[in-house]
Amino acid sequence: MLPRRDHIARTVKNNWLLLTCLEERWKLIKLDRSCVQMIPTQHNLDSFKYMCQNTGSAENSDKEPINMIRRLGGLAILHSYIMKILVLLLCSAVAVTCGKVRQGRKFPDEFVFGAATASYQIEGAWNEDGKGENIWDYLVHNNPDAIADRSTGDVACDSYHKYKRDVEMMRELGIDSYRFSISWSRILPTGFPNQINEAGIQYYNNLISELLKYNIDPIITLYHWDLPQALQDLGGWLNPLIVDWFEDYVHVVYENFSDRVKSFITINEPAQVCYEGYGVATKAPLMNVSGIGEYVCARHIALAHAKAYHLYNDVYKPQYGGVCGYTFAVGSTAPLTDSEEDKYAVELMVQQQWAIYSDPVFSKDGGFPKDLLELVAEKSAAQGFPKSRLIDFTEEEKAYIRGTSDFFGVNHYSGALASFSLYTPQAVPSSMDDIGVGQMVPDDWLQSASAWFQKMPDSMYITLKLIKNRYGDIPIYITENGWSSYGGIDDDNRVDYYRSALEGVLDALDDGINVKGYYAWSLMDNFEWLAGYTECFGLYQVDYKDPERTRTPRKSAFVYKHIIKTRMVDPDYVPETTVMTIDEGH
Ligand SMILES: C[C@H]1O[C@@H](Oc2ccc([N+](=O)[O-])cc2)[C@H](O)[C@@H](O)[C@H]1O
Repeated sequence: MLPRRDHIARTVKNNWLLLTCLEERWKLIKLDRSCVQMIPTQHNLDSFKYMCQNTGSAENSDKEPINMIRRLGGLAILHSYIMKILVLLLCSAVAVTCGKVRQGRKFPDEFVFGAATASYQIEGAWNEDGKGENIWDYLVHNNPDAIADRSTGDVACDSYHKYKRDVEMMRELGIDSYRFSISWSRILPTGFPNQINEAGIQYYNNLISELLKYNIDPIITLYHWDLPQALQDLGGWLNPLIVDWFEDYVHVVYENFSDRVKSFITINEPAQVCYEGYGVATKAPLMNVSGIGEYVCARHIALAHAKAYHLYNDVYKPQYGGVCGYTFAVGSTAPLTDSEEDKYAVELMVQQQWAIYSDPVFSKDGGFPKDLLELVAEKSAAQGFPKSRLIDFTEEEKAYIRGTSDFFGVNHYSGALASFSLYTPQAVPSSMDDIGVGQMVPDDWLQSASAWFQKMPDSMYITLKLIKNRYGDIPIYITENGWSSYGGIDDDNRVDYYRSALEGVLDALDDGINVKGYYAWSLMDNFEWLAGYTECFGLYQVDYKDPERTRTPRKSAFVYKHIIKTRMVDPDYVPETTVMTIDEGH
């Protein structure tokens, strides 16, 4: 018999190690998998339980730790001081052993370490050398109050001129790969290929050459939110023709760069494009067509992605090799309580937040998530819409979209606890109203500089597990992960965040989850969308007051470099210098 559930609360209060030993099925997994990787607290219990219930491997085959835990559980219940001491000694021995195992864990040789940026956030040169206007240029110039500090990306980090320094920073860090995005309107000023801006093509050629010169593998994001304004004037992602416009654009990119670039990501975070751009209006083009716009966009973006994938797969892959994938923002949603309702609330939240975009590509049957389809259809009918606001793909479209990604790209930052009981009235119609779920974040999750971002314990591991549980054994790249601060060089919270996240990746690797690489967000501070320059995500600090945009490495840069070099996460490593150098071979 396993220890009773009511031991959890008592032992949490008394001793986390004892709790680890006493916990039920999922806790056995923790011990077996990586000893005491996931240290339980009262606030993350629900996440742990959720993980357990989703693993399907809760009945651990390793009898030894189970027996040990049962014995310890029994001893604790006796409340004998002697027994307690024995238990503590035993558990300490386990912890020491486990500690050794943890510290000894290494990332595989082929695991890719990188850093990521995006064109509008770093390039600047917004109207130089023939670049056309995009929706972020338009937004910051026409609606300055929408940006927290009324700033713009007109100059940003000036990477258009300072890309050699950027590559030098990558060499200092020792990263294997750099993820950057192409500015659509820099190479196609009108959005269409009737006019190709050779200066724009040259800029990316220069950057790619500089990367390759130092054996840094380029990975191109084809679309990171900076749609040409001329296409937005025609409806942007709400116009079904965007599927062809996108294909025409990526054709130019593939044609110019795929001889040297072997990895492409079609779209960065479709949810942020659709839900935030056309639903709740928190990203350009700030169009609030809640409950309708995001669903229209969701159809078009899946088809556009699939078309871009097919073009690469059919024409360029046979010639050059390489891979083409799709990146999603995935938060680690866990149930507020253990109830079946809250577990279902999590599933609906997952469907609304990211599976609506990823299921069409990665699920067995393709198409939008079934529950969401039903809920939107019911709500639409009740609201007097003659048809559902979310129309599933035809069978032909489903087949066209399904399987169109060589990997699952995940941008992960944080998470929340979900419940129907937390639902608060939303706009009607809206996708949040459609699912009727709300979420909360416990007070003791560390708050970052970004309102939306708190440090959820073990969120990286939970997220990777969510993806594996949903889609099976697919290759996963963590295409963004990082912490936001208000600035400063001694960024201890960022250091802690990176270490925890990368420990989570090691946990996932131990579990057999197929994680292939990790890209820190971000190489340097940059223009953080509506937050302007008020939030800093960089391994390098950028001095925006300095016309040179001097970049200075933060403590986290030294720690990340050490992780890459040793391929291990050493919690005790303290950088001895503040001067960055380039190691031999970089
Ligand atoms: C900081 C980076 O955020 C990325 O986008 C998001 C936005 C929101 C969430 N979320 O979980 O709520 C995750 C990722 C974006 O791709 C990048 O450009 C940065 O801004």
